[in-house]
Amino acid sequence: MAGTGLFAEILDGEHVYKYYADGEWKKSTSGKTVAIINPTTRKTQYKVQACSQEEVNKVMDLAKTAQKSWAKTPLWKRAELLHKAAAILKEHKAPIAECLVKEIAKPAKDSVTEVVRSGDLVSYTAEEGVRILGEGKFLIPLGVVLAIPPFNYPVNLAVSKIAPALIAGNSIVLKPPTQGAVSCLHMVHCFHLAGFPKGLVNCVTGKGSEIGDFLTMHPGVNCISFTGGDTGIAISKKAGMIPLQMELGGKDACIVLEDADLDLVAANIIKGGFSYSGQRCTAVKVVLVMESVADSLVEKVKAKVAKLTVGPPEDDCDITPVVSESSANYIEGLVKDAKEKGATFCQEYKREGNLIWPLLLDNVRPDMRIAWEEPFGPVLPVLRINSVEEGIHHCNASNFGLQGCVFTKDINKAMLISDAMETGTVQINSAPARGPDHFPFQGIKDSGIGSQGITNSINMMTKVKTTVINLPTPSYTMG
Ligand SMILES: NC(=O)c1ccc[n+]([C@@H]2O[C@H](COP(=O)([O-])OP(=O)(O)OC[C@H]3O[C@@H](n4cnc5c(N)ncnc54)[C@H](O)[C@@H]3O)[C@@H](O)[C@H]2O)c1
Repeated sequence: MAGTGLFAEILDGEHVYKYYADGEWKKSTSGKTVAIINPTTRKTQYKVQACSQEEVNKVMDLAKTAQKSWAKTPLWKRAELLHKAAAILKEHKAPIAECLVKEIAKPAKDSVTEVVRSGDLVSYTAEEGVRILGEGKFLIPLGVVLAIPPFNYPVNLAVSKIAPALIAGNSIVLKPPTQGAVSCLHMVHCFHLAGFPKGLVNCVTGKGSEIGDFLTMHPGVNCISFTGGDTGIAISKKAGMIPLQMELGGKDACIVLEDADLDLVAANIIKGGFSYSGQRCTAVKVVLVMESVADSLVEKVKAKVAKLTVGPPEDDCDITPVVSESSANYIEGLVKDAKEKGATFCQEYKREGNLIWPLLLDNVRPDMRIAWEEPFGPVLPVLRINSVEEGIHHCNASNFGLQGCVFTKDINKAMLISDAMETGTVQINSAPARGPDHFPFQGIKDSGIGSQGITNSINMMTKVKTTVINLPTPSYTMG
């Protein structure tokens, strides 16, 4: 169970969790806590420390000192500790998954998968790091990496920043999302148990809106790796002269041509649009289908939507409550706007608390907000198009450019459409997806800066350093 056994040390009283700095679990001197609301019960499930700015300053100093000696730690030793952390993480998947269920209402099975996949990612990063950093290039670490993951994959998107930073010789200050903070604290404890040096891995908690700017503008930070929504755009404008890795929102389009295998498309729309209730950056967020096959596709998707189970994450339902009341209200606003402007509702709109029943909206037009905005919920708009160009135009008119997908049996057409789509990745005949973890993953426009993926993150968190010995007499010259 969360906060018990090996994890008892991270608790401060019932359901109140400590923060982690200098290799120790601590209570904030602010005396304040931040409540974490269970999206299903809408009651306070846990509390975390509201760290003060002085505490953040201290953490930055400690992280800087610890990083200096970590950079001199042999690569094999860094990898060994990461493998150890990965094993502990996987061994203790159950209590961490339990936190994911309670904090972000992720279905129970998917929660376990997130933790296991995270352990695998840490090991993979250790392996890849030994290869990349062992090539003999003059690569040095950046220093202190500030890692800020979003609520929807708090553990996975934290380790996808922590592991590359550590293998490359950096230290870490993690600022977890509020919903997902306790899952992250349990994950950090696995790194603690693995025996990383004091001050190397730190986790400060508090409201993003309160300590966020202080952290991202802190002079002690040498790199920011952020995943989330528009907050990332604001951060990139405020941050100083440091490398930024920004993985932000998306409005992934699914373009369906006349010759597509409609059963395959329908299955991918369901998986891509509705898994984790649509709360995935790479969820299918708009379907652009050729008018001649639209009726048939909508019928097939409708039939599959009817089979989705709706309920609590503990029961492993397909559709679970969205993360917060404000998120549910936002989704409802998009639905109402579409209703007023004449979209066809394939199901009746239904909501109880944060739980929203899956909804397919047909005949959506470009004047509706849902055609452009990211609902981050189980509501999917269908726009009927009369030409491929119209589909590409809609995709490219978006301010987002994360991923997209195209369904057709004509590979030549698919490649041309992929080339024309202004997105970081295009999937042909499959829904968008971040994984596998070694794949490069990037968004353009408002969807991001830089590229993630194990290799890309390691490279991004290092820098080339050149030292030139100038001899009194030239030995040889290259240019
Ligand atoms: N491209 C990707 O890889 C990817 C992956 C997952 C989610 N996302 C996106 O994330 C969004 C959903 O996640 P979210 O609601 O957690 O996003 P969010 O932007 O609201 O929050 C992300 C993180 O930023 C923190 N934060 C808030 N204010 C801050 C500030 N002023 N300074 C520093 N940090 C601050 C939050 O506490 C959280 O940890 C969606 O838009 C989704 O598309 C993108």
